[in-house]
Amino acid sequence: MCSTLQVPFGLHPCPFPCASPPTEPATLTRMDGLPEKFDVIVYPAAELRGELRAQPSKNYTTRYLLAAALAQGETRVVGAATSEDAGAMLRCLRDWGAGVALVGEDVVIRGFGARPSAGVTLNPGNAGAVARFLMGVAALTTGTTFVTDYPDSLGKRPQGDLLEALERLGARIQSQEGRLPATISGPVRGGVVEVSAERSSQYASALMFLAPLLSGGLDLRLTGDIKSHAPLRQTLDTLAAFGVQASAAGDLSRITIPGGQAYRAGRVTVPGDYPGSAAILAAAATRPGVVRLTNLREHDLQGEREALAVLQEMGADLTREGDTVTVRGGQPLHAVTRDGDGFTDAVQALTAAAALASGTTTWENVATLRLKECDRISDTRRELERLGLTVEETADSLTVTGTPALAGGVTADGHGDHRMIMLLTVLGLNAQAPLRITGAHHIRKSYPQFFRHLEALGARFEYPEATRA
Ligand SMILES: O=C(O)C1=C[C@@H](OP(=O)(O)O)[C@@H](O)[C@H](O)C1
Ligand SMILES: C=C(OP(=O)(O)O)C(=O)O
Repeated sequence: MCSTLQVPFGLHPCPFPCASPPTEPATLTRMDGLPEKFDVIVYPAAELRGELRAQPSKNYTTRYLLAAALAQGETRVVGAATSEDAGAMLRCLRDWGAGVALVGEDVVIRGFGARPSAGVTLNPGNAGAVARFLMGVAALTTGTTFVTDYPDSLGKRPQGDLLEALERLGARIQSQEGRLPATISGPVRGGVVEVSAERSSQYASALMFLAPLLSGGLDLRLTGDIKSHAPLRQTLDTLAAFGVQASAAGDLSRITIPGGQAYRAGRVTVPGDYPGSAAILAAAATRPGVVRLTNLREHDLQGEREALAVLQEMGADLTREGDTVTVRGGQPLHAVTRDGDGFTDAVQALTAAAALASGTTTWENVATLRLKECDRISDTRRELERLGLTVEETADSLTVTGTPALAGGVTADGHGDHRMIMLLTVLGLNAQAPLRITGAHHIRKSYPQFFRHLEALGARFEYPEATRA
């Protein structure tokens, strides 16, 4: 059985201990057939045409895998993402003692319940949500250390708000001034605790995953100007899918999760991914042709679903029939002004559409974009200016004036950020001369098939050796 299953994450493939497990590859096995590290040269696309199935959701995959590990017994996560972030979660859960088996496109997890192993060092790669969710759960252990092999990206992202909340609950913490590496030791008590939700919703989500396994539960008070409501609702949705009771105020300022509960093992199916699909839809809207994207649930809690409405407001011919979205591209687009916090992971994709629209688009209330894989406000301004666009930024907004003719013919910096790479790729497809993007392999963080999907629609790329790590 071991030899017949695919091992996309370099993990043990067979459902639970084999007599002689195969040697694990140290690195992620790539399924996109592309070099380990590459730049991409994006050629102008005359049109984009065809049908794609939206890839599995990153945010639901990470949540379902974690909840499955926190259950006792076996859970089948149907159609899990194969991105680096999904792989990072699987690796960490396995290192904490979960059984992990890849069966076709599904992952079968044998959970450790409330008892992840103590004294383990976890490396969540560059995955913010994975790191934070696991840091919350680490309070169940007598010591877990978190490191990252992305010191310039995840290593710079702030963890202090979560670490301070855990400390208030009784955890002992060592960190580099609120950044990784960090060691977290429980036990913690339950009860009322404040956590800031101003910089990231992931801190509160982390405590939500921990809460049901504490005898006293948690009464979370979310402080500050709460950002990214949608992922918090996805966490509530996940808890419900695993039989965990929780209640929340309408504005999410208070979330109460009784203690002494158990996650219920079972079977969950990962829906399609809106943030990644937003980039495909932006590409489709800006080029002639007809693109159909299936597997996009109409009633879904991913905030980036709103990207469809934003593209429509910009003038895109975009229609939905059930789970299938059709874009008839090449319509003239015009600028909008929107609060971007509700669709934070689609702002980059929509910025590509804005750069090609008439007028000046502003995304307001997007300060959290500065705290992602790169500074998605200043770094985006720099890259767009390099392409000849007029861009302005404030502490919490990004303003882009569109151009009818993008010259291209330059090398842009992908900043090691998958969403920046998506943005630049959409621009490259629309430029007059090819555009090179450095470090394009970082697309694998959330959307390993991104270039292959666009190729299936008629786009053309070259993948020279990377000039950026
Ligand atoms: O909870 C999650 O899975 C996520 C929450 C969001 O982050 P913030 O809450 O930091 O905005 C989002 O940007 C990230 O990609 C995934
Ligand atoms: C910011 C992102 O992810 P994370 O915070 O999980 O690293 C993202 O997917 O755009």
